[in-house]
Amino acid sequence: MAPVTSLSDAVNQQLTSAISASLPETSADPLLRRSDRADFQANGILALAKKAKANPRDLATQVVSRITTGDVIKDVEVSGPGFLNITLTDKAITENLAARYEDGDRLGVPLKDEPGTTVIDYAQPNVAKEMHVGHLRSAVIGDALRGMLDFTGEKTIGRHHIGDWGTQFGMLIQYLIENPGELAPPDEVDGEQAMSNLNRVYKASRVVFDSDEEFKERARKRVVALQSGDKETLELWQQFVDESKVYFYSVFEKLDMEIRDDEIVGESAYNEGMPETARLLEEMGVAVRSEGALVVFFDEIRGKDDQPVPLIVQKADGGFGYAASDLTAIRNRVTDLHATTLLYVVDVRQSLHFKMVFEAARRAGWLSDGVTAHNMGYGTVLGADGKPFKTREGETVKLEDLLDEAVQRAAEVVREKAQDLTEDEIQERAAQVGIGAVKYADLSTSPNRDYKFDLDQMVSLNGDTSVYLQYAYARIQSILRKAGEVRPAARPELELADAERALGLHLDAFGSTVFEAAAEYAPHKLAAYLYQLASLYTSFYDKCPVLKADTPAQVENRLFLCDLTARTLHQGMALLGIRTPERL
Ligand SMILES: NC(=[NH2+])NCCC[C@H](N)C(=O)O
Repeated sequence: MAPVTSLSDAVNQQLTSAISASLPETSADPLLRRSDRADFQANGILALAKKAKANPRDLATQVVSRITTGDVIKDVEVSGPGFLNITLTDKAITENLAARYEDGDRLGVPLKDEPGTTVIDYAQPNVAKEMHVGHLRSAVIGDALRGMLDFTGEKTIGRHHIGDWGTQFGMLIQYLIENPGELAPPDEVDGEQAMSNLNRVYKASRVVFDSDEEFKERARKRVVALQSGDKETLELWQQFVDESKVYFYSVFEKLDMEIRDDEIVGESAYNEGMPETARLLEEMGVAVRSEGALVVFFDEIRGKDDQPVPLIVQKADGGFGYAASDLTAIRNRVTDLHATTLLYVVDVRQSLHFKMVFEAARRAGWLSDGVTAHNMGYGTVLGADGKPFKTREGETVKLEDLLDEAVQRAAEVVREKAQDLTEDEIQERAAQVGIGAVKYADLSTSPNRDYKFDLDQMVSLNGDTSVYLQYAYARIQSILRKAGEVRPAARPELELADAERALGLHLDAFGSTVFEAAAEYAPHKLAAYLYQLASLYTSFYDKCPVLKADTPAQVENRLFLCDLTARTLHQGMALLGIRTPERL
């Protein structure tokens, strides 16, 4: 099936050529917007007339005279000081939607002309540590961005830069050597057991480490053994990684998110390349020795208190850290993965780190003009009280507990709505509703803002929630079931009611919305679009009887509008990583 030219693009093209015919040598943006007065309004002529020192109403009249009305544009008129009001033919609207309807999951949306490769760094928890709400945001936002980018035709490669290296492993491994059997083999535990074992080992080893000087010394030596690649040490390190992965996977599964094993490429994966990174930076003079350490200085980048902060590539003791691993990862992602965009979905508190890493990489020539690097720093998750999300005891909230609670709340909503479901069905739907609610609450706020984790609000049926969207979808499915033998079919010969036009024109804007949201890394724009779609559907449904419409043709056409709305909701939600159950 062929991609569909959107109605707004078609109108835009006509206007643009009419404007350049009237005002040669101007490149014109007609500034086309949806409007309540007509289908579209073009506001661009005022500014153009001003530039050309022409009378805006005269110019507008000239432009209008050059527009062919008929198939697509029914009517165009000058209004106010020089605006254009444009009305489309009913036929053009319905035919456009029919073509989308024919195009399956793509809904007529074209692919990018020149797709690039985006390496997206997201969902990066740390080994032997509990995941927290910050990791939730990275996973949810990253997954949604990836869904949207893929849909535009961009090639995406995921990188889960998990924290799997550092001096704390000396302590952990040494403890395990002295207390063998404390960690069960990874293939014998589920996610919950894995994390509780890891927690226990972490706490116990910390206690010994803090109280026993000799153990501390043995742990320090163990770090050296790990760094020099000692076989036994590495095997135990691997056990910590594998045990943690069992836990990560269980959380990602709960989150209804697919994470590929070959895309879990943690900090340690770059160990081998780090000495080379340091050598190159020093050779090029990008990094210099300072008190034994290898550092990059920046005049233009300032930290807190406006003090310049250096980026430490190699510590004085020879050790490499977080920055060296990220710099080496950039080389890998650009050279080996051929990335044209490096996208990092990481807490805004690390934005200074990335600023410095990107600038150092630019100076080294690893980030050339053809490659963009961007940290989509997201804000903090707050509790209902507006303070950073903590338990009443002041501890970080366990991600799993939070997800479980969301699903439990969702079960209450589902149970209340549909009395005829079995307990299994309730649980299945509750998972889709509860997890969807958590994701949607996150995605519907602009990512750089903090947001409140408020379960009551998240699972509410009223307002801008995923449940509201899922409910709209399920209601449409129920109408389609009730229609029985009568199939949805586009009827371009029919006149459209206002609510039908409004819904239709919004459906036409799905593709441009996804492209914009993907290009701006703004999943909330897609969420807002979907919310508006559900609202427009609701007013259509209130005003236009579907199964009881006047004529059989109208019933078919309205069923068709219902079905296209459902498919668009389904696809849009899927891009955000949210399910749309057939019944609620
Ligand atoms: N390439 C990166 N540095 N990615 C972000 C890693 C996030 C880190 N593991 C954390 O939990 O804070």
